[in-house]
Amino acid sequence: MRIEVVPTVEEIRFEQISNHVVIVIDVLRASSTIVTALGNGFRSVIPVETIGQANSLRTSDCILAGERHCKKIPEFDCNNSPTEIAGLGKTGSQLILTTTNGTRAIQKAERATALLIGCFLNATACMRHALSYHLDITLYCAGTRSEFALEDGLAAGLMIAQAQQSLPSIQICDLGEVLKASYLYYAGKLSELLPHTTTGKRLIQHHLASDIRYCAQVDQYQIVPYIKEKRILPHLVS
Ligand SMILES: O=C(O)[C@H](CS(=O)(=O)O)OP(=O)(O)O
Repeated sequence: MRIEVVPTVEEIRFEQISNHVVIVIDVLRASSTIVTALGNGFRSVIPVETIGQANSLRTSDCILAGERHCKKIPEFDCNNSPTEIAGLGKTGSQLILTTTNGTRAIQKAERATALLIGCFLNATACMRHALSYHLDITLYCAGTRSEFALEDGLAAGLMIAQAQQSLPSIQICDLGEVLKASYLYYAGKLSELLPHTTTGKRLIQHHLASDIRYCAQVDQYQIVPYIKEKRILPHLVS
């Protein structure tokens, strides 16, 4: 078994999706929002690329969430904000979500054998579940606006460290080795580091520092979101 890391949304190749478990990592903030929604009672999340698609799916028991360049979409119920979603208390509802990078990565990887959603909040559960497929794993970092995002790379590094603990023989690509070393260097300092990343700085400009603090927490959830027929559903790892 082997783990490869894809650093941005554009760079994934077909052979990194086909017959692979793909974990989409978008720490700030799409992955963290999805994990939080499913961990707080939403029954599913539907990721869509456009605002029009989201509006066309609106029903009485759903919430529309999303952003463009960090800002809430005017007619939507809330931003792509895990802290806002956690506060809604919408048990049983469906979340329709469109974001700048994360939902695009999910669409691009939909042909994976298994497509999971990961971030710091569910890193251990996510890697444990990925390993259970006994397939090669692609850690697909969504990045930010076509660039690599450090927070996504560090979450990938954490997952690689955990995979090597469970399965020392697992092979890791060179980028993965660098990210694991970076994670081990920054472990315990994530909440200080994340506000200084490119996306972190942008979110602070939009007064969203509370989302950054929230997304820097490790292993708050045992939920692993997975895609089935274009919906994201929760798998609980025990
Ligand atoms: O608002 C977010 O969380 C980001 C915006 S940005 O384009 O990365 O600045 O979107 P996401 O799709 O969650 O990365």
